[in-house]
Amino acid sequence: MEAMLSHQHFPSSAIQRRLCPLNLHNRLTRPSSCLPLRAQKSGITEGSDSALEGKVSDLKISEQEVGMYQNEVVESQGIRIRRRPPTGPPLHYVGPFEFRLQNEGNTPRNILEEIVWHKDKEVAQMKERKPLYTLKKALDNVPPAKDFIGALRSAHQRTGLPGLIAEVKKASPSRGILREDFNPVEIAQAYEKGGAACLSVLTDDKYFKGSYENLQAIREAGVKCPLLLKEFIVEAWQIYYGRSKGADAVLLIASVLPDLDIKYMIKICKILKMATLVEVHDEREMDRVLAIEGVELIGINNRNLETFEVDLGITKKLLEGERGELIRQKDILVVGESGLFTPEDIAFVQEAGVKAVLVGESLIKQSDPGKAISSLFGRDISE
Ligand SMILES: O=P(O)(O)OC[C@@H](O)[C@@H](O)c1c[nH]c2ccccc12
Repeated sequence: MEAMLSHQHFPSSAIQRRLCPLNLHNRLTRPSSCLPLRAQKSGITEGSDSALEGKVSDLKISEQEVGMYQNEVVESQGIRIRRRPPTGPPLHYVGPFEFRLQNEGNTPRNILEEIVWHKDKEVAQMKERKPLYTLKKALDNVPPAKDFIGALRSAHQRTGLPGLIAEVKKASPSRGILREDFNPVEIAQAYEKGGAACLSVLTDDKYFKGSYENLQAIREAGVKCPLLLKEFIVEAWQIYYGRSKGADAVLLIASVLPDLDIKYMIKICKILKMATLVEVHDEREMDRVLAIEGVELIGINNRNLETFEVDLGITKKLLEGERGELIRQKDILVVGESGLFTPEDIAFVQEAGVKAVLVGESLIKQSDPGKAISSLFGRDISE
């Protein structure tokens, strides 16, 4: 065990909170404060201008309390990805003393956790430069969102094959640089010509070499396909920002976001007329997401974002039996994501029940990413 860095008398209110998390929960769920914590921290209250002006919650919950509460929620939902401790390593409570252990809890355990922790810091900085009320003004000048789900459904009806979301991605942590001569607008136009129903645009810079500028440039170049904001969403602010750059849909990752955040973000997207693609990777995440009202589009990621392992069998497994039945009853459109390279792969996930696919690597690596679509599907799907 590492050396104890500090020990001091433990404040009695903190003991109470520790022993009785419900007290904290009750405080957080009073009517005036029923928003998810991250929303409260960003000062957003639905439909209220004062909130959009970025007012800080009157609850005055300390960062540390927020961290404690979040981690309890996250644990109860089986979410393995922890959020970055706002004040360094988490405290450990032993008797009446407070212990701070070095090197425990303050380093990410896997790549997804690392990305999310970095994202937390990045968003905090971006938000300072562009507070929500300025984004709200920018939204007045953005053309309305395009119908992402409608485009996928009609492509599926037209071709009898899964509707294609083609991904504009320069690099990834698992594969490194995928394409050196990367011109996002040309790639997007080639995808559209090749028959893509929608496009997915990576905006993360550090790990995927993407940008919001790419998204905006594609939108402004006259591409008609609806655009997915492919980002690690940790706060509602990012959704508004993405919309201001022309995004029509956003990705919400169930292994990162607690249910309450997903629900709240879906509501925001509905207000902004955007679609949400809620991504899952295992049964538990699928069951959580199926219990959330208003989910219309679910992505099954065949790639484990913690280990990078890819297995198309994940899509099949998550669509079998009662889950598949419920998905049909609810008329949810399912997207098979990652690791699709051949017409056989497409047939495999279609057989499993998907009506759309999300493909990056196998298209972006080809010299003509538009023509690559015909090879992937085994025929021309452009008309
Ligand atoms: O390049 P691939 O294996 O075809 O995968 C595309 C897409 O599914 C993948 O980029 C992806 C799916 N979910 C994500 C979440 C974050 C970043 C990336 C992703």
